[in-house]
Amino acid sequence: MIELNNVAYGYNGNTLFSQLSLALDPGSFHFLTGPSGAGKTTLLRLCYADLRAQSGQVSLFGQDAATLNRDAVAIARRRIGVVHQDCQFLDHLSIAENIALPLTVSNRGDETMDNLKELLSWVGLEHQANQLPAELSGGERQRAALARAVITSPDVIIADEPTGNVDWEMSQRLLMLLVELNRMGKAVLIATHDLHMIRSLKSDVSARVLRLKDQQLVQAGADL
Ligand SMILES: Nc1ncnc2c1ncn2[C@@H]1O[C@H](COP(=O)(O)OP(=O)(O)OP(=O)(O)O)[C@@H](O)[C@H]1O
Repeated sequence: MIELNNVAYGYNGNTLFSQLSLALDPGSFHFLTGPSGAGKTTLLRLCYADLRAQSGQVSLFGQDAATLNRDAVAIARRRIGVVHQDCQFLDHLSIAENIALPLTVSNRGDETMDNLKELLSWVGLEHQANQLPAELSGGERQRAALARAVITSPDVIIADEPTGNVDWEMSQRLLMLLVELNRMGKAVLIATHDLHMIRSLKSDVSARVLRLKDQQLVQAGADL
């Protein structure tokens, strides 16, 4: 569904990686690890066409991302649920409205109520639905960001440190939501530093663990 072939990217002349390839196929589950600053967020942004590859090719659902105009990218992005590291909510909308926004903007508002109730309960935010983002804790905002990313039942879910601010029990609960979606055939890509969390999931899902380091993307070893 999303494929990177020999992709290079860097900032201000500093190469972060080159010749990087990755395929997010239906039903695949990938963890992306690596030191801070290695380029994990950058790699995720390339996957959802928030950045354009400086060389190589990114393909979104069979189309070369470099040839897509803004509207076509927006259409492709509707099939991708993204959990940003900094959550990115609209401050003047309630948490429930923020979570439902991807449905509202794709004219699927009629699906909202059922999905919303179920998701709010899954992420434990039933009682915060009408609060503004600024009134929530960091962990609560992160839970809401995950709910917003999956409310449209997207084909691909890309999450940047989705459990960084939540306690262990809640992080397991959020991850099980992603495992369930993966079992339904969704491709999941999670960037995380949390090796403990990766280990905990290994028996529930057949995941590839990739490590980005020294400009290379390699399969993580048994030392994980
Ligand atoms: N817009 C930008 N302009 C210039 N440099 C940038 C920009 N975005 C990221 N960088 C740099 O690129 C490098 C990789 O950043 P990135 O956020 O992709 O790393 P990361 O592996 O996700 O880090 P972390 O684990 O700390 O979140 C960092 O050195 C960062 O400072």
